[in-house]
Amino acid sequence: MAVASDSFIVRGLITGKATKFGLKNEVFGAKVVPCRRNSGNGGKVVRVGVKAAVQIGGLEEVKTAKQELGFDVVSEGELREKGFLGMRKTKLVCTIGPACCSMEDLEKLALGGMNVARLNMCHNKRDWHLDVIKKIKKLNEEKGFCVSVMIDTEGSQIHVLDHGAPSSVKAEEGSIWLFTAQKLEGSHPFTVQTNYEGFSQGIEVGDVIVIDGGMASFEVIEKVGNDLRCQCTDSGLFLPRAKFSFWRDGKLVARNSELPTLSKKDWADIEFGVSEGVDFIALSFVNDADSVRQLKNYLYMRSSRSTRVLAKIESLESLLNLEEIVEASDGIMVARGDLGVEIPYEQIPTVQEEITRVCRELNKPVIVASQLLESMVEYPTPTRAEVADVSEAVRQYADALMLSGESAIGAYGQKALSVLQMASSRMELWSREENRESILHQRQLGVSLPDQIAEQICNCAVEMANNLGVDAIFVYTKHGQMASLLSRNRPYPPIFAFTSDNGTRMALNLQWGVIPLLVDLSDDMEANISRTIDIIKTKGMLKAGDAVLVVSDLTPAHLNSTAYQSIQVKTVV
Ligand SMILES: Nc1ncnc2c1ncn2[C@@H]1O[C@H](COP(=O)(O)OP(=O)(O)OP(=O)(O)O)[C@@H](O)[C@H]1O
Ligand SMILES: CC(=O)C(=O)O
Ligand SMILES: [K+]
Ligand SMILES: [Mg+2]
Repeated sequence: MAVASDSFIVRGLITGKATKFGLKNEVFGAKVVPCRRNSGNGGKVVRVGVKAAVQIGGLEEVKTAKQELGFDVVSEGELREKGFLGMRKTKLVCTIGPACCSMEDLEKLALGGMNVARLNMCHNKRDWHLDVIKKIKKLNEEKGFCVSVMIDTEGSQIHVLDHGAPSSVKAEEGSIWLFTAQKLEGSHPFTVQTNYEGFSQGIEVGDVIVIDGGMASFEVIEKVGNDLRCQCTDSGLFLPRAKFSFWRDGKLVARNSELPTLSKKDWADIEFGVSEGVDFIALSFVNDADSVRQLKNYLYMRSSRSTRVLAKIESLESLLNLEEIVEASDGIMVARGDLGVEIPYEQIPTVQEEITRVCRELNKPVIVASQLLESMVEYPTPTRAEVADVSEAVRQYADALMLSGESAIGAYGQKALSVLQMASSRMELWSREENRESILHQRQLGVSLPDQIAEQICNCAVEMANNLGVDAIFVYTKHGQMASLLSRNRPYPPIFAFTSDNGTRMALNLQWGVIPLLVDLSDDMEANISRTIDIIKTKGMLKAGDAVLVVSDLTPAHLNSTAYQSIQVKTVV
């Protein structure tokens, strides 16, 4: 069915405060109009309303004004301390491990700005993970935090099971080692047992085995049945679970497609995660979009649609299928650790930039992960190079940054988190100033998504918000789509996303610049808007003179399943 109306409702007065902001007709006149017919809204009738600068004097006393918003303590504190513009936009993910799994440590990380806690299912037993999940839920419920939980599957990858020593072991140049898939009893020096039966298939004499992306290298000098006899050509360390990659004539011999992305253990871990209500499942070693779709279908059948699926880009295959994987997923992790095993590490910076660009274009949140502050596993200060790397990811507008060993096993996890927090706030401020003239301007994003009306509304809303210098953007959303489209434009003011769906709230936690708030929403959008503004005002966080740009995207029952999307600018008096 065609879109019923291209008309726009432009209501209200452009007066007072609005003119001060330079609100002129062309701000929305020229930019909002190009709304197309047949624009892929699934045949629904869509009404688009653009309302301008309605002054709201003496907000109606609403009975529910005292009702608490689902405002988390950290965002609330940050807003009070730093004001709207000072709120951090880049989200922070911390890997939980033995160094930070006590209630006290988790609380300190939550206070330090952890938005998402990651549990790597490669380690520990399920009981341990369950204990951490329960602690986080308890902190959220009892202390008012809003920390989402992510499980990260083990996935399949060729790695060391045993290298003949209890911990790490040094391989000296010229030494001869046997690589085998046999499970040997007892201690066998110079023998590396691997996890994958077929690890040597297709490998030839003269091929090179690289350990952990360059920790050590070996040349295959003989094939003995399924085993490989190798000589160390570049001395280095074997860590427990060290990973292999195979190279021939300077090119990777791709092996990942032979291994299943989702093993039996991964399915069992996923089942565990779903029954414990985790918010994200990060899928390791995704090679193509099929495994992502398979998991999403499973979650759908399991009525667990609020669990979001993140695909980890950490293999050559995943880079070759990047766009379809991004499209199929709810978000992406640039898993630079394993990616650096699979591709030459000098390619990591450009690949990271490309992945973040594709994610932004296709409107999926992206996490930059691994070795951001690696030296802080041992030392209390980061290297300057690490700070530069973190800042570059922020400058690329990644949605989130992730700590791995720094928080999981490091001696200075909280400090590492505060380094991320400070470095990202600093770089956000700097890029905001620099980008006022706009290099990464939203207009370059163009029209690329199926729901073009929503996309255009959000592009225009952000342009208006930036031009007008409003203090905050409020968005009312059920599934988070509008909030996400606003975030995609990386606006200067923070985006307060009001939703009545807790799954949406926890998922939005990963999105750049979005502060998700849980609140009961009624069919009456005007009432929702005045009520939420009023509550925030009552809490003393909005004051007279503040301006809010309001975007709504809900389907009120009286419109009979037609979407109603609108932009309004409200000035608090
Ligand atoms: N739950 C845990 N228990 C023990 N050690 C952990 C745990 N989680 C992480 N670690 C340690 O912290 C280090 C970094 O953690 P992380 O989980 O990010 O590893 P990774 O190898 O980068 O991830 P992946 O296995 O997904 O590629 C690991 O090498 C591991 O030693
Ligand atoms: C995070 C992760 O899996 C990696 O960097 O390999
Ligand atoms: K993992
Ligand atoms: Mg990995």
